[in-house]
Amino acid sequence: MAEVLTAAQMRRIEESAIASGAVTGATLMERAGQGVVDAILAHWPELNHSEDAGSGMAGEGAVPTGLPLRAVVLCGPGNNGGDGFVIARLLKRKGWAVEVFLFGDPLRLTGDAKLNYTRWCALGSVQSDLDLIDRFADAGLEADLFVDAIFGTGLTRALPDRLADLLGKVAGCRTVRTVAVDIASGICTDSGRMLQPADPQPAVSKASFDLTVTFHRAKRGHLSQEGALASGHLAIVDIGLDLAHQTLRRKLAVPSLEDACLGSISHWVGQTDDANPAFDVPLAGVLAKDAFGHKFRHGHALVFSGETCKTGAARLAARGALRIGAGLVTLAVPGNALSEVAAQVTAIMIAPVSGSGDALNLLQDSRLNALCIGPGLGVALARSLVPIALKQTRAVRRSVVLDADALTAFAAAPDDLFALLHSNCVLTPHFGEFTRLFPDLAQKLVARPTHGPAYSRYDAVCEAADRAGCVVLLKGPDTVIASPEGQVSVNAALFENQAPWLATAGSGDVLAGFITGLMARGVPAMRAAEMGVWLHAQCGRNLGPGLIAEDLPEELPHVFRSILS
Ligand SMILES: NC(=O)C1=CN([C@@H]2O[C@H](COP(=O)(O)OP(=O)(O)OC[C@H]3O[C@@H](n4cnc5c(N)ncnc54)[C@H](O)[C@@H]3O)[C@@H](O)[C@H]2O)[C@@H](O)CC1
Ligand SMILES: [K+]
Repeated sequence: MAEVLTAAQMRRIEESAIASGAVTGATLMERAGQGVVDAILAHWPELNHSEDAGSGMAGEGAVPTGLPLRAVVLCGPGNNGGDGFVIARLLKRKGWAVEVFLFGDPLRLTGDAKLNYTRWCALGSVQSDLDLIDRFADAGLEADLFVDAIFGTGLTRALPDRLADLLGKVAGCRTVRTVAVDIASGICTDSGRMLQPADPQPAVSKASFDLTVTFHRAKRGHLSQEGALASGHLAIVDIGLDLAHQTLRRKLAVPSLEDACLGSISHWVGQTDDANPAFDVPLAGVLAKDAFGHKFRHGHALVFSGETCKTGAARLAARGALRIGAGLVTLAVPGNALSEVAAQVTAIMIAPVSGSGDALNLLQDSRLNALCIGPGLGVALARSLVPIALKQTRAVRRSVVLDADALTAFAAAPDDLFALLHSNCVLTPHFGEFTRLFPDLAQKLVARPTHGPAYSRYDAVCEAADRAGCVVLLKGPDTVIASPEGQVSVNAALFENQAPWLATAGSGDVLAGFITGLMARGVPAMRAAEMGVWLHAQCGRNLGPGLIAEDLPEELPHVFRSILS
């Protein structure tokens, strides 16, 4: 899985590369600017022919009018602005007409940003912020390209109102191609939250860029919250920091007091980078079944069903567990729901369970190696079953997925649940369920983010996993998964990976079943959660509009075939 960094981790990598003497800050800035220009031309090939292509509308391609292409670059006061001056120079060298604006005082520029400001000034003018707003609103909307180089990883507080308004206006305008350098200005790199002023009238920018070009690795904020919406297509360019990165990785593996504040490196589920495959437990290996294996070698999942008329969720989960490869799946069904369930399932087996005694007896069977408790179970049934199942399985650390009612059942006493959990358990809350179990963490997540780094979904899920002592998966378009050991991953079902059709009744039940099935196959809890959520999103993407939850397990064979081929 590709690594995802925080601003502090990125800064540390950059500093150690510079300190080692391998590279200067100016060279890194030049590579960053060049990388952005290359990414722009790769994303919009019609902009490659500046000599014979003129101003045209985004989406329609360039119109060959003989006029030079026109860019507006809005620079900020720090190194993000410095990248902007490099980009302006490189575009100008390609024959573009480039207008540069500076939000800030040129006399206060320092270091590499000042160097590149000076180099740009030899080629063209810089509009100062006094006349920026009105001039730019007109200029930007007519340009072929708008470059946001105002703030990057150094953003610590909200954008001034007028700047936020301006960015919202430009990025919302479909007639100009918009690119954000490193990250959309206003977005906190670590949380993806749009930083807001402390006063009650927030300057919320609706800026959503066509393209964001970041350096070396994706940052947490590109894949979560408003940052995921603002980023558009994310391009990651290499600026030669791999050696310094390896040093950081080694340091974090044996953290000293000095490095502890950098935290662990998080991962982007299903993405590869230079150093990492899509999954460190190879998915193809999990999906392929041993030619001489029999069903009992592929695990036996047990899913607890609710009472009559409430059995659909458990049946969806069971179907998901079976399709994902569990050798056998049994539904534990209350007496009043037996005929209802029996009429609906075929390959899935049924075990009548009409009270705690039956449940305890069933759970004696050690071949049942993964349990799914919660979908459609009903809060009362869940409150009695969860302690039975967890106490009975605690000694052997049997894999358990707790979802829906199994989480809600402990809203009044979350600590009672946490006392029962162990490292082979996975909790799969949506935000409402998360709020019931971790109200203080949810409160921090919804509080107005006025300063960076703002409290993030990564922070919240890590704290939750630590408190619960098991894997926690917080569902959403940006699903975050964390283990009690501090590993954290994100599955961003956004932009080219978006699967909004998953927001449908029963979809979460199928996800719980997928994770249970993978754990029945012997996949460790954290990996099962990562793989399950990624496969779920792949099924959603394949199916597209019209998707209903029943379709999701049935789509798995197609997804598997494309992975295995
Ligand atoms: N870290 C790296 O490895 C590299 C960084 N580069 C660029 O450098 C950027 C980081 O540069 P900086 O650390 O200078 O930070 P920024 O350029 O993001 O911000 C500049 C400064 O603006 C001030 N500021 C923050 N929020 C503000 C607000 N709301 N209103 C007014 N002022 C505010 C802060 O003092 C901050 O240090 C990256 O995003 C990237 O674009 C690249 O040049 C190359 C490599
Ligand atoms: K930016």
